[in-house]
Formats: sequence, C-alpha cells, structure tokens
Amino acid sequence: MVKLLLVIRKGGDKLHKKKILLSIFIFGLTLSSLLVVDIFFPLDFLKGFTVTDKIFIWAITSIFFVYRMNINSKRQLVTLSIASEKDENKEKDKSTISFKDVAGLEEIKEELQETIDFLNNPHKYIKMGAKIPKGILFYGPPGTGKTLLAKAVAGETNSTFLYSSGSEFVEKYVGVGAKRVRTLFERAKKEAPSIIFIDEIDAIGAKRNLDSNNEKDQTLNQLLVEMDGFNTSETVIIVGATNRIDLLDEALLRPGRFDRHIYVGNPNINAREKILEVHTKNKPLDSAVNIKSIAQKTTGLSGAELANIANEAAIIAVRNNKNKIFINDFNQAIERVVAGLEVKNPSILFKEKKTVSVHESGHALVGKILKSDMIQKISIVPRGQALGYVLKFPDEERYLLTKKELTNKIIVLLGGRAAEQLVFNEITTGAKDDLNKATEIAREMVCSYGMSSFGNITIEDYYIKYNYEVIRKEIKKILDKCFESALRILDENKMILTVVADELMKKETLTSEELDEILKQYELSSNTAT
Ligand SMILES: Nc1ncnc2c1ncn2[C@@H]1O[C@H](COP(=O)(O)OP(=O)(O)OP(=O)(O)O)[C@@H](O)[C@H]1O
Ligand SMILES: [Zn+2]
Repeated sequence: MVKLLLVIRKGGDKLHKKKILLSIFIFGLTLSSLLVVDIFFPLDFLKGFTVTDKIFIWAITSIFFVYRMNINSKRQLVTLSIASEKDENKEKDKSTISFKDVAGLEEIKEELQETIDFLNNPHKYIKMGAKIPKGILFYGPPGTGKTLLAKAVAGETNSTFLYSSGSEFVEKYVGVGAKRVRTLFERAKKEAPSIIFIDEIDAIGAKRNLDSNNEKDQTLNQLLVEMDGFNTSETVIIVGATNRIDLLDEALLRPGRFDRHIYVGNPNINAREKILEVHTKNKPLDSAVNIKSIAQKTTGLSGAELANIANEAAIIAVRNNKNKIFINDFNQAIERVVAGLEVKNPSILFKEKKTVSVHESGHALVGKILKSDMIQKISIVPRGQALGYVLKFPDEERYLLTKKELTNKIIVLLGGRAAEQLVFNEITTGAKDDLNKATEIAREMVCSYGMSSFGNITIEDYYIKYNYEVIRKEIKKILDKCFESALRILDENKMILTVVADELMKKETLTSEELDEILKQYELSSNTAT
C-alpha cells in the first residue's frame, strides 16, 4: 500500500506542473464555451441574473468540471501505476546477468551450454524424445559464483529466475514447507521457461535419519515429488547450491533429480585475474595498477572476496578524495577483506600489545623457517576480532599437499601460542582461532587423508560419532607433536624472536621485506625443524 501511494506521488510530482496548466486551460475553455452557449441559447432560469452573476455561475460550474476531470485522471494514474508495478515485478524475475559477467569457470559454462540450448529450443529435444537433465547441483566453497552461474543461465535464455533459499522452507509447522515447495514449482511452470534456484539446499535436503523431524522430511519429500513430476516438455530447470554435498540425502542425487553435479571451486590465478578484470571494468585505475600482480597475491580467495576487494579499493580511493584507484588502495582493500576492519584507536594495554607482538612474531618466524606460505605482512594493529595477524598466502597454486606440508601448516599455526609460552611462560586466549584451524587440519589428516597411525583409511562420520575418544586421541597426538616442534624451533631462535617482537611492537606492522631485513642479520637455526 505504501509502495502504491509512493508510485502515485511520484507520478503526481512529475505531472504536477503540466496538470495545473492543463486544468487552467480546460477551465478557460469550459468557461468560454458556456458563455458563448449562454449568449446564443440563453437558459430560462438565468434570465433575471446580471452578466457578472452569470460569469460567476459559469465559473463555478467550470471549476466543478475541472475538479471531476482531475479525479478521473487520478484514477487512471492509479490504474496505470499498478499495471506498471506489476510489469516491474515481472521484470525483476528476469535476469540481466549473462556469461560475460561470469569470469573464468570456462568448463562449467561449456557444460551448461546444453541446458541453455534446451531452454532456447525445447522442441528440438522433445522431437527426438531426449530427456534433458532437469536438476543441476552446484557444490563448493562459499562465494565462488554458484548463484551467479544460475542467474547467467537464466539471462542467456531469457528465463524467469526464481530464487529461494533452503532455509525459507524450514518451518515449525508440519506441511508449511511442503506447501511452499509446491507453490514455487507451480509458479515456475506457469512462468516457464524458468529456473528455480535453491541456495543452501542442504537446509531441506540433508540426509534423513532416525532423529530427523517430520516437517523437514515432508518438505524434502515434496521436493522429490515435484522433481519426479516433470514431464519432458516442461522447460523448467532446477538448480541447487550447497557448500556441503556430503550432507545431502542420497534420494536427492538420484537420476532424474539432481543428477548433474558440478563442482565450483575457488578460482586459480588466471580466473582471479579475470574476475578482478570484470569487477574493475567500470572503475578508473591508476596506470601503475597491475591486475595480474593483485591476482598473484590473492591465492585462496573466492570470487566474492575478489569482488569485495575491487569495491573496497574504490571506496578507499573515494575516502581519500582521489579520482583514480591506486595500487595502495588495493593493498589496503586486500587487508581489509582478508583480516577485517581496522580498529581505530584501540584501547589495548601495553602488556597485551607485547603479548600480541610475541604471538604474531612466533607465527612469522616459524613460517619463515619452515618456508610455509608466503608472508606478506605482520601486524599488531587490531582488525576485526583479531588483535594482530600475519597476512600470508600459499605461494603457489597447490592441489596436492604432502603430509609434511600439512604438518608444517599446523606448526606455524601453533607458533603463536608456543612463542607466548616460551617468552612469558604463560598462554592466552589469543590462540583460539589458530587452535580451531590447526585442529581442523589434524582432523582431516586423521579422518580424510589417511595420514595418521590408523594408516591409509578414511573414517566416516558415523564412526567418528561413536568412537570419538579414539579419534580425538589421534588428533591430539598430531597437535601435541606439532606444538613441541614449534616450541623447539622458537627456543633455538629465541633471540631473533625477541628482536622481531620488539621491532613489531615499535613499528606495529612489518612488511615481508622488513622482516627479511631483520632475519638477514642473524643466522636462523632450523636444525630441529619438524
Ligand atoms: N566467477 C566469477 N566471476 C565474476 N564474479 C564473481 C565470480 N564468482 C563470484 N563472483 C562475485 O561474487 C559474488 C557472490 O557470488 P555468488 O553469490 O554467486 O557465490 P555463491 O557460490 O553462490 O556463494 P554462496 O555459496 O555463499 O551462496 C557475485 O555476485 C560476484 O560479484
Ligand atoms: Zn595466532
């Protein structure tokens, strides 16, 4: 309702001036016409009136006439506004995104060509009795372009794009979620060709088990029923997206349902360059900005994070009253996106600042000695929730990691806490995030990669659930050993650790070059590394 009124107001504002002029014109025209009629065909009941009286009477009549007209035209305006708003809604469901907007992901675009051809020329397939896969499942880490791809397919085929998220169907009351699924599919059929996109499909499609709830099962069943109910001529494609394909119920992945599984991963260096190009296309860049080198130092980041970096860089440039985006703006944006917002004027105690310096220097020093990942910067300027951080990226595109490399990663992660232990003989809560990450790597080594004393075996979720103590002991064994290594490495280089920490305390940030400069003056000991 409010929206409607706004539309009327908006229309009214534009027409306001014109309408007043038109009203005056119509008033004049009506009045003069009435007067002319009165001269040639005088009305009986006005015979006794003077000319002035008559002009007054006809003027009142004309005003009334103009007023009536205005009301009618207002009604028309309302009708028009409603109609145009409806059109607008319809337009909203049409995607304006095409494959041009999706950078990289060439093989996936190639694979989707058939689906696009089907949506554009369904008869070609129907005539041959060919069944086109109706369900496509995109899986992979967040922010890698799954939604974007689905929108692009809709854009390429001028199909209706119906977005929904799995969590929208999760309801307390039995039957509500199922009804929503039904309504969504009905709408898709009505507005075909169309693409139903269900983000976070694991919210409704998770494996059913003994303790699963009735409402969720009904919703999932309804989804399965709807997918089975398609006939070959219906030009509706269902695209699901999830970060956790392993959680999905087998029934959902069976032929005829989501039977085409497409992995959408984090971009490699070439794709990162292309994504950055797409997102800086309309931005004025300083000639020294080299997109390739930005792509080089953003290993492991997702498309969404890269898009965010391009946008942040522009915002930083505007904030500094510049009319171009400089390389330094990009560097700041990378830090902002990777490490979070810089906290201005933090009220950190001197003692804490010292602890953070030692902790971060611990990470950096162990990292340098084990040559694990490329360190770009260490900082004790708080960002986000972190009091300090080491900005680092894996130094090359890696798909395979050796056991030693994984172990080294854990040692670097535990290097922060080990430094605290060594210097202060005390540990702090600052290592929470490091511990999480280290534990996750160790867990994967034990359960997924067969890199523990259990041997070459993967361990399934249900086994972990019922034998958690045994698994936990194995994970702890790895973590304990790594912590000891970190302690040993830092103990052997304790003097350098103190020098780096003091320098960091003084300068608050050290670049990779500054760190190398310090280390050059000393001989690093790596005798007992790992
Ligand atoms: N390959 C790409 N090309 C261009 N932009 C990209 C690409 N990948 C991601 N982006 C940018 O990141 C944004 C978020 O991507 P999108 O929402 O498609 O990710 P997603 O995989 O669906 O994430 P999630 O799993 O979190 O839902 C896009 O709107 C776009 O700006
Ligand atoms: Zn840390």
